[in-house]
Amino acid sequence: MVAPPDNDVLWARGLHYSYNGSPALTGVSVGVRECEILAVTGPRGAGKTTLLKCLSGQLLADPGEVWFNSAPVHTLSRSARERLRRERFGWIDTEPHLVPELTGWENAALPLLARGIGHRAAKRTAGEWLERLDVGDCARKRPAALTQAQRQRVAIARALAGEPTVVFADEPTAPLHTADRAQVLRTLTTAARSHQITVVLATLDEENAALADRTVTLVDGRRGGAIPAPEAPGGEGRAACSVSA
Ligand SMILES: Nc1ncnc2c1ncn2[C@@H]1O[C@H](COP(=O)(O)OP(=O)(O)OP(=O)(O)O)[C@@H](O)[C@H]1O
Repeated sequence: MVAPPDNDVLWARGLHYSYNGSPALTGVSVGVRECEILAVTGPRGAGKTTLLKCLSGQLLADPGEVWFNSAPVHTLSRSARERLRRERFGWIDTEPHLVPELTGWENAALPLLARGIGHRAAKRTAGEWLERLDVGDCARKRPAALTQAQRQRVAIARALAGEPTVVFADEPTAPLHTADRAQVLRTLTTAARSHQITVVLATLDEENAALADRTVTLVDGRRGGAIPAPEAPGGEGRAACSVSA
């Protein structure tokens, strides 16, 4: 096995994945650098979600290799992959999928509580993340009392609260009104940059991709070209990250 480059936090080679014999990925290779925001674009059905699931260890490519911090993920047992996801990765889905019976802070604290962090510390950390994401006033409210944009911000707080190494965001702003989209995504990227969290963002939206450092395009389960994204307005960018690619 050839080891991945040192500055790639995630590295995948030759990923193939099929659903019941229908290919979704056919030989995708990609490196994700430490602290970067990588956009994965491509038309509907191109394989974006499947790629994120393979990179995050939810799906096992067959064949294909995924490495995290220079250690192989594809050879780990199911329980070791689950632990990796719980401890080092965050996931933001297209829909917020909050637990309806829990308040905003309880939802945001779930990854911390799952890791055995004490109730008081988990509540404090979750509350800080809700404040950072401009939904501090949602801490005591249940999801039914929140707008969709507020719910998605709580879901983003949940993904970031455990300060994961990598957050995977699968079209996180798709269900939001146009006015909320850029704002929610900018909040996510700003928070990730300030905490040195790498983001892999699947998106159909070119405006979203413009907030990334780099874009890779999938077409029919294969890589298209890779282009550097233009510098985001407002001073965001690689300079904000302590580790260079
Ligand atoms: N659970 C599944 N069962 C069967 N086929 C699937 C499943 N999930 C995805 N596919 C198929 O695999 C291919 C890639 O799907 P995937 O969701 O990864 O693409 P995508 O680029 O994320 O699409 P979208 O932008 O619509 O979310 C598509 O042809 C899709 O229909």
